[in-house]
Amino acid sequence: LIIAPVVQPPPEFYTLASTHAAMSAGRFQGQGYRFVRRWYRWCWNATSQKYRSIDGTCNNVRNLGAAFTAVPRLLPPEYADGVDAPRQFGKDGLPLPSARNVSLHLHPCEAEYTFNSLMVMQWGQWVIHDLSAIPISTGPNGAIQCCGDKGEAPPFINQRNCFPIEIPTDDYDFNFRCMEFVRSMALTNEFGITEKPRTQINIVTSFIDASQIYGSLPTQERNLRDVVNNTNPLCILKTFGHSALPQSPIQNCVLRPNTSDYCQLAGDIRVNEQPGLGVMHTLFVREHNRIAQEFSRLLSNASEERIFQLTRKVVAAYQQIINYNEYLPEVLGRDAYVKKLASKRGRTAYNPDVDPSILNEFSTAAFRFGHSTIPEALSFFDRMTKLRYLLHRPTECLEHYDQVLAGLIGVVDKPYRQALKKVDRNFVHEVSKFLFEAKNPNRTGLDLISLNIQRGRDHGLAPYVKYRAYCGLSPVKDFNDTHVLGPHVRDLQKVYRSIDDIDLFTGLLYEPSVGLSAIGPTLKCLLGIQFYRIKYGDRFFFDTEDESIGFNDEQLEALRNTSLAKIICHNSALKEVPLNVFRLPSTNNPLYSCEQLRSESLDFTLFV
Ligand code: HEM
Ligand SMILES: [Ca+2]
Repeated sequence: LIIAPVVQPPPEFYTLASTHAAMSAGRFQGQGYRFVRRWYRWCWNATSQKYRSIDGTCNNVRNLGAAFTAVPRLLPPEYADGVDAPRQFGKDGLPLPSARNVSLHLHPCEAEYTFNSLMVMQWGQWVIHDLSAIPISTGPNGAIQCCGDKGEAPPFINQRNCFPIEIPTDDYDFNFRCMEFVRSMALTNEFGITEKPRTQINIVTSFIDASQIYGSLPTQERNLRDVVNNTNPLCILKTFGHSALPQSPIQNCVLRPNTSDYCQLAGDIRVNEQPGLGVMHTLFVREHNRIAQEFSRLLSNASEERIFQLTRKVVAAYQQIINYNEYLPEVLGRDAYVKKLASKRGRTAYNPDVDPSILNEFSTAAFRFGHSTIPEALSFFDRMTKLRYLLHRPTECLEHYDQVLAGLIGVVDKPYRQALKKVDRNFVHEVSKFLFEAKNPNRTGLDLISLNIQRGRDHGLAPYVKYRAYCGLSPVKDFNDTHVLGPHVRDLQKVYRSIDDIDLFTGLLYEPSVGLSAIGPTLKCLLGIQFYRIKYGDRFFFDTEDESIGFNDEQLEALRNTSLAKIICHNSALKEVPLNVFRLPSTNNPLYSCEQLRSESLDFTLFV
């Protein structure tokens, strides 16, 4: 696409100039990179596209939902100065409680469990990495440091890039008073001046299009494909020793220097964060290569490119089918709305007026609900290992692929079989005290809950009560309103001075679950809106009415017959799995032999 001169087009025409810099290291840390708002031309060639573009451009004719675009909002931001400074004052004009205070006093770790498997947690993280990655600011030398060298709060904080978290003096979990927090990168104009109001950027495609497998930039996709003579990309994705993820040229992910650990390469740079996530990446790279080989056999005269795109289309369809038909019903419940949102029959009518972009509220608060389901440990057949020892240690995934996979779906002996934690205000200490502890020189960790709350304030997200109102739900009366905010509502008063100050993330997790769902009503409303938008606003949704870019009826039926259980059987050494891998095995969800499930494989001849 050609970048047109920036004039003053209406905001929905805006899209960003893409860059590679922000992808290069760590948590999207480039070298003083700036995102400048530019205006892409209207997408004239949309109707001639047969396959999705890698960066999501031209899916929507205004390029909404493409990678490197501005993150829109449901409600206007509430920055302290109206345009840029983080939300940091309460209704009474006094400072809000520190994010760490909220975490420490309002998010304990009293776990209750469900009958779901850990796969619900894992799929959540897997799918969000398809949808959203919001980069943080960088300085001329790369990473920015906001706290002093000894973990002390600096005397002056420049809030353009920094918003460190104050650790209260009575907080004995940390022996320092300042938790690192760099603000999310802001869109700037051509002169480097931050746009007002401050706007964040999503560097991956908003669609469920398997961008965490194939990348969100053409250069990324090229690096992930096997090549002949350094030039011709094949239909196969690169692997290490046939079935593991390839090695990344950048080896900065490892927390355990001087070991055999190596950083894995995938379409999303967060792949090395924990072994369960690495296992999902490995699973789908194996599935891609399995399907590509079948297509190559059947279509011996077809080009490598055609086979690659056909395979990518099938793998992306799998992501949508599993997400809408298997995962979402477990989280949202099985009511009429969720049944309609699922795509078990019929076709989806694309609506170009639906904006498929990932919403700020969704990625910065709502979909982080999954952090409450993170377990204390992962199981490896005959042992449990605490999460703090598994973060950023990719070899755990490489060497224990089948074990970790079996643990995620509960196909391990009883003592090691784990149920999913309930979605509620509780979090394990592994993420609220010990997050990435080994990366920190004085071996003290971060607190993911504080980061989530601070991130919401960084982005100027309006407080919880406004979203409750947006969703048309009854208002919260006061700090005794157990009906709206559950049995622990009174605790909120220990930290917040007004119900109008409650941060969105915290409010969503205090609401008791509704009906058959695992979550509260405002959270359900926000997730429902987002998953509606990325279904009806995706021109390439797998069961689109437009057969020229989708599938015919026979192909659709075959695709819908697939399940995550079958994909696991095809690509692992597991012998038995339950049909619904999002629930623990039980008499209602008995084990089936993988041999049998493999025999129900996709009929590839339908696609050629
Ligand atoms: C062991 C598992 C996980 C770890 C260690 C982890 C860690 C993190 C970290 C460190 C961040 C960045 C926080 C910030 O500075 O703002 C983050 C972002 C996020 N996480 Fe997780 N996470 C995990 C699992 C999950 C799960 C299960 C979900 C949802 C079901 C989830 C949803 C999100 C979302 C939506 C974001 C924001 C992404 C963006 O737009 O940039 N995470 N996570
Ligand atoms: Ca995507």
